[in-house]
Amino acid sequence: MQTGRYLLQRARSFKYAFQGIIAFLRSEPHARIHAVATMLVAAAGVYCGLSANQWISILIVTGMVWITEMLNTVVEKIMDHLSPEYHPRVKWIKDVAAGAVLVSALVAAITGAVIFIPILC
Ligand SMILES: Nc1ncnc2c1ncn2[C@@H]1O[C@H](COP(=O)(O)OP(=O)(O)OP(=O)(O)O)[C@@H](O)[C@H]1O
Repeated sequence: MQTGRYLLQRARSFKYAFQGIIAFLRSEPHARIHAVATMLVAAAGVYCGLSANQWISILIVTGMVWITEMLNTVVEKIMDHLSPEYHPRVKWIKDVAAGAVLVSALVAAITGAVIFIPILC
């Protein structure tokens, strides 16, 4: 009985997490751009016949970009809710969160270049 309730609760948590991903994709134009970019990179990876290690690298950096973008969006929404007026501390928080996205995007771009440029050139 306890196990059944535990599994039901876990299934609900998965459902809420999937609802979160759908909400992110629906409400954020950035998310749709990431989705298109992810599909293009996956198609290029299949076309170029990447090795397992190359796929793992692409998966890790792609996941990093998605995760930082989602958390940055969450930070923005929290701050807009808690403090809609201009505040230097809010600027610091939002800028640092945006910086995390930039770091992950740069790492992803460099990784993509290291993998794809030798294959395509
Ligand atoms: N309440 C605020 N107080 C101080 N600075 C703010 C505030 N809101 C936004 N900013 C500044 O504006 C920048 C952009 O914030 P915003 O929330 O519009 O993010 P965005 O990335 O442009 O959002 P979106 O995802 O809607 O494109 C922040 O990085 C910060 O420098």
